[in-house]
Amino acid sequence: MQVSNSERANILVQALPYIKKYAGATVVVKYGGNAMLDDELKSAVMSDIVLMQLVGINVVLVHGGGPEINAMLKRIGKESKFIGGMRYTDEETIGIVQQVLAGKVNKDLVQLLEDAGGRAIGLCGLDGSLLKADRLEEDLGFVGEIREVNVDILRDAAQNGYIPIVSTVAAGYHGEVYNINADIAAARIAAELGAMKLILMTDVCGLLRNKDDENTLIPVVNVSDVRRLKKEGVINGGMIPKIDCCVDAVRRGVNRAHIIDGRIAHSILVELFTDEGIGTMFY
Ligand SMILES: Nc1ncnc2c1ncn2[C@@H]1O[C@H](COP(=O)(O)OP(=O)(O)O)[C@@H](O)[C@H]1O
Ligand SMILES: CC(=O)N[C@@H](CCC(=O)OP(=O)(O)O)C(=O)O
Repeated sequence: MQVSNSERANILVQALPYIKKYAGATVVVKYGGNAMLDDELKSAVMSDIVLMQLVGINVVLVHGGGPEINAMLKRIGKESKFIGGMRYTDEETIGIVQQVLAGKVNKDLVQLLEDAGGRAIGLCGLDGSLLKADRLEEDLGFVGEIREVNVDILRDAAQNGYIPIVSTVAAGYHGEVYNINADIAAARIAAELGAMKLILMTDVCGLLRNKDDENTLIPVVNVSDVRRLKKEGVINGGMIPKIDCCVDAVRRGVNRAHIIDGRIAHSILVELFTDEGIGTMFY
């Protein structure tokens, strides 16, 4: 596709009011799913994050890694079990989750962001007690419910020019470690930081009325309509925690929450800096 000079200029001009609007604001990006398995897409996401920082946005990157955990469990001959989009996490599994998320995935992303010209610091919920959790009421083994978020660490990092990259294992109150769904953790962190936006990147184009038909994208959702959508059976699997936490974030004061397609290169930039946006927006 050929783009003329005036079209190019238009795109930049269109971005200007957004650049002004977001300067100094906090945006929490959750990165996960298949978009994190493709190297080219990974680099595109990293350069978007660097660009966000350069225009004065305080970015916090929260990452998932479900597919990587599944792969490691498979390697040791253990099957992954999900209930309502959450991993049943026994004692052996929480060890693997910590290794994979806080070890491999987190540090790989730190290195990638550094290589893209950003300054990154990798943290998990145990570092500086960033995330404190209790066992979730519904018994899913070592799956936790966040009780406290120590946002000072994130603010200090941002103030010193670092982009925090957060993996979502949390500290219990009695020495135990909990597995937290990364969407849920991102939403809580966004709320506690008073973020302007929460962006969840995933492997579909957004919330679909029919999950097998990408032509049925629901572009805008009022959070008070979610209960009805759930009743209609529109939302299932990994979409359940995603939607719940968009609602939760908005109810806790985050202006907008978005589910966007991580399979499209630079979808974050399209969401942030164009009038049309992309994916599903919750308000
Ligand atoms: N109504 C829906 N619209 C979009 N996706 C849906 C819907 N219902 C279920 N899903 C499923 O949810 C998945 C996204 O959740 P998940 O796999 O947990 O993503 P991630 O790994 O990015 O957190 C989609 O790939 C899709 O299969
Ligand atoms: C409790 C729970 O389900 N935790 C998730 C944490 C990682 C995650 O959320 O990764 P994605 O965003 O890539 O799915 C898990 O164990 O898979």
